[in-house]
Amino acid sequence: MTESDLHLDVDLDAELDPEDLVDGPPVADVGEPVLVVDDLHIVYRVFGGKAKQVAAAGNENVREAKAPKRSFVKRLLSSTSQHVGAVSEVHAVRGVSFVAHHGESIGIVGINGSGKSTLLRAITGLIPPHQGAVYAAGEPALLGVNAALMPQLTGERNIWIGGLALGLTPKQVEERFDDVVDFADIGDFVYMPMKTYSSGMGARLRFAISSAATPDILMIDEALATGDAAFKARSKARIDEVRKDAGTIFLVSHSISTIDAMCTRVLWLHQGQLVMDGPTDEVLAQYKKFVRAHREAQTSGRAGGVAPRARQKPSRTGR
Ligand SMILES: Nc1ncnc2c1ncn2[C@@H]1O[C@H](COP(=O)(O)OP(=O)(O)OP(=O)(O)O)[C@@H](O)[C@H]1O
Repeated sequence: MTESDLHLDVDLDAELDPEDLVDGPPVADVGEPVLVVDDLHIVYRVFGGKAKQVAAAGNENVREAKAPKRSFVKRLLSSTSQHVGAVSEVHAVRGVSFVAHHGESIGIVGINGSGKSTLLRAITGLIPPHQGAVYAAGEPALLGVNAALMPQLTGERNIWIGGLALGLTPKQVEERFDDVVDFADIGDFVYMPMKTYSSGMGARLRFAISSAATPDILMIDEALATGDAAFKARSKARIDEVRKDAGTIFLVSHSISTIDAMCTRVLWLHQGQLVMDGPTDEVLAQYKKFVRAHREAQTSGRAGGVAPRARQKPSRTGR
C-alpha cells in the first residue's frame, strides 16, 4: 500500500455547528504544564493470520517481528505445537514529544491510520508505552464509548464501578446516578446484566458514564460518539458542557471546522510522527494544503501530497 492508497476521511468543508460559534474563536488562557509526553513510542503486536494481512498491506509503520526462538525439544513438547503464524509489529506512534498546559484546547489531526486514537489512548494509560513516557498532573479521562465495563454485571453495578474509576466519590456517584440512566435512555434495563443490552444501549451507557465526571485533562475522540442522530446531538451538548469545565482538552476529529472552532493549538500526526505542532490557524493551513494535494493525487492516480518531515527536536511547549 502506498501513501496515496491510504483512506482519506478528512472533512474539509463541514459546516460549523452554531453552538461552536457562540463564544467566538477559542482564546488560550494558558497556565501551568499539566501533561508531558516524552519521546513516546507505541507498538501493537499482531499475531497469526491477521499479522499476515497487516504485513501484506505494506504500511510503513508495520514490520514483521522476529518469532521467539524455542528449542526443538520445547517445540516438540509444547501443547500448542501448531505453528502460530507470523507476528507483525505496528509502530503506531513514533517518538512523539510535547507539553500541554492548563487551559489549552489541543486538536489532533492526521489522515486515517496516522496514530491519533492510539496517542489519546496512550495518554489515558489504556496502552503502555513501548518506549518513552507520559507524565500527567491529574487523571486524564477519555470521553467516549470505550470505557471498560463488565458485561456480566448490571448497568447499575457498572455505573458504580465506572464512576469510582473516574475518581467520583460514592456520594457523587449516587447523586449523578439518575442522570446517567436518563442520559443513556436505558430505563429499567439498568438493573439487567449489560450482556443483555443492544450494542446501542451499551454504547450510550458507556458514553453516559464517561461523561459523568469532569476531569482535569479531557480527551475526546469524536469517532467514539456513536448512536442515532438524537443521541449524537445530546452527546455533542454533553461534550460541550464537560469541555467548559475541564482544565485541558484534547480533541481528535476529522472535521477541520470543528478543530478550528474548538482548539487553540493543533498537533499534526503523520505515520505516527508529530510533523507539526503550533497555533491552530498555522497548522490547519498547512494540513489543508496537504489533504487537498493528497485528494487530487488519489483521484488522478498520482503519488500523494508530501507531509512535512517529522520534527527532529520537537519543542517542549509547542508555542
Ligand atoms: N489494536 C490494534 N492492533 C494492531 N494495530 C492497530 C490497532 N489499533 C490501531 N492499529 C494500527 O495503528 C495505526 C494507527 O491507528 P490509529 O487508529 O491510532 O490511527 P488514527 O489516526 O486514529 O486513524 P483513524 O483516523 O482512521 O481513526 C494504524 O496503522 C492502525 O492500523
